[in-house]
Amino acid sequence: MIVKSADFVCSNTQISKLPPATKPEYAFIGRSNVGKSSLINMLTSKKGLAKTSQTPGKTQLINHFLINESWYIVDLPGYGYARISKSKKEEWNKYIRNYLEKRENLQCVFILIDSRLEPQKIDLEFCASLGERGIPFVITFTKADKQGKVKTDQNVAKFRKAMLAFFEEVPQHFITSAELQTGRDEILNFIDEVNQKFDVNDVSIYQPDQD
Ligand SMILES: Nc1nc2c(ncn2[C@@H]2O[C@H](COP(=O)(O)OP(=O)(O)OP(=O)(O)O)[C@@H](O)[C@H]2O)c(=O)[nH]1
Ligand SMILES: [Mg+2]
Repeated sequence: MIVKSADFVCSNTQISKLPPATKPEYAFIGRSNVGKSSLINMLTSKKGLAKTSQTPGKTQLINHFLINESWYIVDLPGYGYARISKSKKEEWNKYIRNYLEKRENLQCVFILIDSRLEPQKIDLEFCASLGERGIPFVITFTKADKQGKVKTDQNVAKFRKAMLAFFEEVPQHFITSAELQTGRDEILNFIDEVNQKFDVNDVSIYQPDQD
């Protein structure tokens, strides 16, 4: 797929104010600082589209970007960031959970995992929680340029093995680097394929009951 346009649409904390659920949508989530916003900029070839930072906790809202005027990318705040207050954390968790469970046009969640790390409990639990809710997701390993291929492959294998505790079949994965554009074509092709199957008539437009 060629990305011809990528435009910021809106930032929200309320599901009732999201754009109409009439186009396929893909959400990017993962621990703070894992590289969600950088990956979105890499996929769209638009530096600065999603705001990035060396300091964790940069993205704090549900951010919608419209790609090729036909599908949405959503940049979400990171989970597991220690330096925010408990009440703020609960507030974030609530609306992110609400969004993931109720967004009817959400086709797939990209769960981002830092390829430099051994499997982390918080990531495995997050994958399991989406699995339990029947929310489709794929795994995306980030920052692959930060170490050699052997180390990346080892960590990927370890994560997939750890997932077998929760899943009979481990979901599809991508290995990426925002620096080197690794994984760009694979992810865009995947999205393109899923987009082809999207039928707006299958989406019963979400009627907000509460935020
Ligand atoms: N070397 C390298 N650095 C990366 C890569 N992806 C992200 N980074 C760096 O990691 C830091 C965090 O990136 P962000 O894209 O802001 O991370 P995020 O997951 O959106 O963070 P929050 O919004 O705070 O949750 C930045 O300093 C990026 O430059 C990558 O593929 N390679
Ligand atoms: Mg971010």
